Parts: sequence; C-alpha cells; structure tokens
Amino acid sequence: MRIAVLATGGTIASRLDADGDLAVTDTVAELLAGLPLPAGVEVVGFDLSHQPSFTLTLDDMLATVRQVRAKLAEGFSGVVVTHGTDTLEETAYLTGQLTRRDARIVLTGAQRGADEPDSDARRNLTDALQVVATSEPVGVAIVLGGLACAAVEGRKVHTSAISAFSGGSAGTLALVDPEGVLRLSTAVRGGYYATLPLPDRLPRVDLVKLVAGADGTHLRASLDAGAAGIVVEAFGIGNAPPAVADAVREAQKQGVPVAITSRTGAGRVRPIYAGGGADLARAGAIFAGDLTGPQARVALALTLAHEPPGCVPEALRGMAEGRHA
Ligand SMILES: NC(=O)C[C@H](N)C(=O)O
Repeated sequence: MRIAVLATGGTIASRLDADGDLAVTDTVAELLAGLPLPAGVEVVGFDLSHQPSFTLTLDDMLATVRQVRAKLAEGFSGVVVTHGTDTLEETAYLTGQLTRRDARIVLTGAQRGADEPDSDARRNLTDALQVVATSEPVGVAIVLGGLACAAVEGRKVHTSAISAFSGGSAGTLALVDPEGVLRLSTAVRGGYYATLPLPDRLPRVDLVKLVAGADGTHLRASLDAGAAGIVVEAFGIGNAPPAVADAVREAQKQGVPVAITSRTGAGRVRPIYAGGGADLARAGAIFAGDLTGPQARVALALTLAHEPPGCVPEALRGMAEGRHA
C-alpha cells in the first residue's frame, strides 16, 4: 500500500530556534527518517508548506485538500497530513466535507517539539500511518494522543496535553497503540461535497463570540469588513440579546447569512426563547445544529462557495445533520 505524507508544518516539525522559540524546521524527509512503517506500507513524502497552523488561512487549507485529492487520484491508497494542532480542526473539517467519508485520510500533529526528549511527534506520525493503513478503513480522521476521531467532529480541547483532541458528542473512532488499531465506531457525518469540484477559493466568514451585555458592534464590523457570512457563538441553546438580533436583521437585508452556534461547545441549538433564540430565528438566522463555532464557520464558507444564496440554509443544516448533497 502506497501512502502519501503531506507536511504542512506545525509543532510536529518544530524545534527551538536561537531565541528559544519553537519554529518550524523539519522537512517531510526529516519527519519520516527512521520511522517504523506498518508491514506492506510504502511512504512517499511531500512538503506542502512550513507554517505554524496559526498563520494558515482557509485558502491555505483548501490548497492542502486539493493536494490530498490529487494524491488519491494519482493512485495513492491513503494520505497522512502533518499539521499544526492550533487550527487542525479547521483543515480537518474542510477535508472531511470535501472527501469521501470512507477515504483513507488522517491528519496528525504534535503537542511537543521534535527535539523535546518526550516529544509526541514520532509516535503520532507512527500512529497516523497505522490508522491510515489499517485493514478496514477508519475514514477521514484526526489521530493524536493514541486516539482517532472523525475529521468533521474533532476539536482541540487542551493547550498542552498530549491527548488534545476530542470527537465531541460523536466520540472516538478508534484507539491506536503499538498493539494496533482498535476500532470503536463509524463516522456518520462528512463527505457532503466529496463529489463536487473544489471551489477556487472560500469566501470570508467571520466568527463572533457573545459575552454578557454584547451588542451588535462586532457583527456590524464583520459586515463592514465585507464578510460573506457570519457565525455567532451565542449563549446556551442559541440565545442572544435583542441588539444582536437587530444586527442579524441588518445582515439579512444585505444578503449576508448568519449562523447560530453555542459557546457551550456541546449540544444542539434551538430557537425556543422569546427575546432570545426565537427572535434570532425570526430575524433570519440559521440554527447550525451542534456544530462548534469554528466548524460552522468552515461549513458556512463551503455552502456559500457551492450553493446559490437561497439554498445556503438547507445545505448548512444538511451538513450539520449528516445528510449528503
Ligand atoms: N501543537 C501545535 O502544533 C501548535 C502550533 N502552534 C501550531 O498549530 O502550529
């Protein structure tokens, strides 16, 4: 089985520089040097970029997905992407919606630099190769800290712990250790735009997190900045003060969709409170299921790039509910 390893940068490829700061240094050849490979696996490495993931844009991430699709089209059986963990969930969500749910694609990274004695860099890459090459495909996944979660479910939940990713309510797809891969579940969401050509670029979509006493200032700033869509991390089950609903109405008038998520990080949003979510829904906001703010932001950018304006709400709900385009 031939596996392509696409390196983009991140801590997995970083070492301390002369100032004592972590900086991306390692090439894919250095990442792979001396790495134990699963039996029957041949690996070919490609350097896509050398960036910490906090500098990546959605279009950089789209370029990575383009390379992932290209490698599969060239006949590679699977692809591993090495990536910084800070924004890995965005690239993972994008990849997960733009490729087939059962494709052999794994994204991985590390929490400790490659020159730390207890670095997780080599272990995570070894685990990623095990998962991507396992006999029954696990699907498009994030592998870090000994577990795999679905690419469209994963989110970074710890600043420094080795086990920094969670699959949220969807849980864990598989455990991975030197014994091998132990499958636990199957992803039900993902692959929404797997069969369509990739868009050339993704539109600007902003994410606004609400705090008590918030008004419409930040939504209006996003409109002024030319955002094509806005995601709000609202309170609880999807509530916001009336001033935010006023800003949603303004966005609606300008043809800019606003999606509602919850800043709680788990559970589905529903428009059930008078003066809160019910007013947001009447103002035209789209309730984005249980997507996190960053997931909904990528999902909204994807729907805006693929759909005529009238179909954006339905497509966004479809992605959140695990339907397929
Ligand atoms: N652990 C990491 O990879 C974090 C790093 N700052 C990055 O995202 O590039």
